[in-house]
Amino acid sequence: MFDKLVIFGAGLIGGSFALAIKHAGAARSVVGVGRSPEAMARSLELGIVDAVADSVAGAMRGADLVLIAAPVAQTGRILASLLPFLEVGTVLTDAGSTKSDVVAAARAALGDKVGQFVPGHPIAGRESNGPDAAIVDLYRGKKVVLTPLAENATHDVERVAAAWRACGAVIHMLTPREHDKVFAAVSHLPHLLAYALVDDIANKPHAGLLFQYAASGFRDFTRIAGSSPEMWRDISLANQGALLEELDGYIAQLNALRAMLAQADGQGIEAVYANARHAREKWINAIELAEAPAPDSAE
Ligand SMILES: NC(=O)C1=CN([C@@H]2O[C@H](COP(=O)(O)OP(=O)(O)OC[C@H]3O[C@@H](n4cnc5c(N)ncnc54)[C@H](O)[C@@H]3O)[C@@H](O)[C@H]2O)C=CC1
Ligand SMILES: O=C(O)C(=O)Cc1ccc(O)cc1
Repeated sequence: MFDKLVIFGAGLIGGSFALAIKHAGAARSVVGVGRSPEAMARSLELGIVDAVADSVAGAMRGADLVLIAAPVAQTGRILASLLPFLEVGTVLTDAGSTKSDVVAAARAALGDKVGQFVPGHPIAGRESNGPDAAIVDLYRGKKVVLTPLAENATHDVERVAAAWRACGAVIHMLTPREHDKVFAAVSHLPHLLAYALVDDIANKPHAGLLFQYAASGFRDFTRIAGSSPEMWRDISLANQGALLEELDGYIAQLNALRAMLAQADGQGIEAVYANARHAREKWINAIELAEAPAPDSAE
């Protein structure tokens, strides 16, 4: 499918994409471009990339598909660095968790070549990062949201979609604005809350005692606070407006619950908890289980 795939940022997301594409036999060679020489050496050692580029010019020569999988604030500078070497037939895409900022950065960096950039976001990941966290089946049965631009050629959007399908993913389409509103609510806010709770506890004078007795509920609730602080700083700032709106809504919910607690309003508290449990069960049955990964046909 692709002769040469280039990955800027071969960590968890870029590395898993490279492994899955290779596993599907969909790329002849994968070349990595990175910020950290150690991470690049490691991704070569792990067989994620076949070669580490010694220049952006060399990486871009004859590239069919370029995936940018670095923290979202890096997108503009990466696109600006590759623009002088961008060939007509190369399709660019990204894996960033936010889309309006990425699209704005792409327009600013690429100008009239922005049509070659098809924005994307795999809805799959984990709290560990770096090349050692990359796994071949990260995207199997998972969604990838594409937020195509009016300037994109249909066949370029289809090439990006086909690459993700080769990794086992299911393609969805949203506008960048819709995307950022949705993920502010169900991804960016939960990460902010998890970081806030662990930070709050860590700063208490008796933190040691608290952590000693924290059990699996605390572990589940805070798993995502083990994620990369740089990546989540960038996401929080990139989606500032939508995230502030969701945060305000959540603060209002907390205040309502606080008032019920202060008034010992057991009925009110139970109604909130019961509604939440019901909604969560419905979500798991209707969406999570219905989209359970299909068996790997290549195995
Ligand atoms: N971690 C997750 O669960 C998910 C992350 N994403 C998005 O994917 C992107 C990558 O995230 P991860 O793979 O988790 O991070 P990661 O930390 O595992 O990998 C990012 C890699 O990018 C490299 N990098 C940083 N700046 C660079 C630059 N200017 N040029 C080239 N390489 C550069 C880093 O050295 C690192 O190896 C982020 O934009 C994130 O928002 C999307 C879906 C899920
Ligand atoms: O660790 C988890 O469960 C995640 O929530 C992974 C994740 C992180 C960022 C994304 O943009 C999409 C998925």
